[in-house]
Amino acid sequence: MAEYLLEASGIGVRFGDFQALAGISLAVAHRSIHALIGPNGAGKTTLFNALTGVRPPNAGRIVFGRHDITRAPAHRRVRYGMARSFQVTNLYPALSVAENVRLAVQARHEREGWVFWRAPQRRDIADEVQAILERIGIGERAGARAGDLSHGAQRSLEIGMALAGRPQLICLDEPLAGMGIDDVHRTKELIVGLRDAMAVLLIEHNMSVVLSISDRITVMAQGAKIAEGPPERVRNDPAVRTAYLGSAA
Ligand SMILES: Nc1ncnc2c1ncn2[C@@H]1O[C@H](COP(=O)(O)OP(=O)(O)OP(=O)(O)O)[C@@H](O)[C@H]1O
Repeated sequence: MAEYLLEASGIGVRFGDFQALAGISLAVAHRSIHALIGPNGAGKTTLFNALTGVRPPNAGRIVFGRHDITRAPAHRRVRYGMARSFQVTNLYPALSVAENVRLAVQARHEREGWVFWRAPQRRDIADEVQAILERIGIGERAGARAGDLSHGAQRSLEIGMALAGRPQLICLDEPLAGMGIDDVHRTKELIVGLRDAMAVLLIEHNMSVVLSISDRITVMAQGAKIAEGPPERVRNDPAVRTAYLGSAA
């Protein structure tokens, strides 16, 4: 098995005359938590969009597992094992929590191709849905309308829907944004637990959580990578301090 699950090299993205990403490279190891941090406007979301196929890059190459996915549409990346949970909620609010997860589980079965002699039984799907709900800590809310869940529980449900695709890599865009302290703690534990089965790439502004859970951190500023390494190295990097102080000023 190659050391890295995802390898992006020389990624460039332009918006007209504006160079939002200037040849950035990123490698995410299997079963690791890799955080992408940087001041507002650094290009984190733009890089996420390039990696997940929302907006393919103008330059560079992205390899995921054995596949060159640089120009692959988003749905093919999903089939290869990449999942993304969006900053904007992406749920069916009028459906129940369990129904939301069931739709995501069924979508995976459809992608895998249903064949009649191994078509999943209703029971199998129900068991899988329940297992996901328990993993994300909202098993007791299975029958509730998704729209009635707290903000934190909705974010967990989004992660659950991404898990239904059985990804090898899950990309989380600010999973802790807008959460209270209890939800932050629960979601942090959930993310740490994901590493048993997959790699996690996350954009997150909550620095104490990022420093405590990440195996590796990539720091971006103005479309470029300014530092990278384990938390203790990044924390003490002078360029990182300058970038954050500069943006605060
Ligand atoms: N569609 C677009 N058209 C033009 N410029 C864009 C577009 N999307 C992003 N940008 C610009 O690209 C730069 C990087 O934006 P991006 O959203 O990737 O930053 P970010 O690091 O995710 O910031 P934040 O932490 O605030 O979410 C910004 O200067 C932004 O204004």
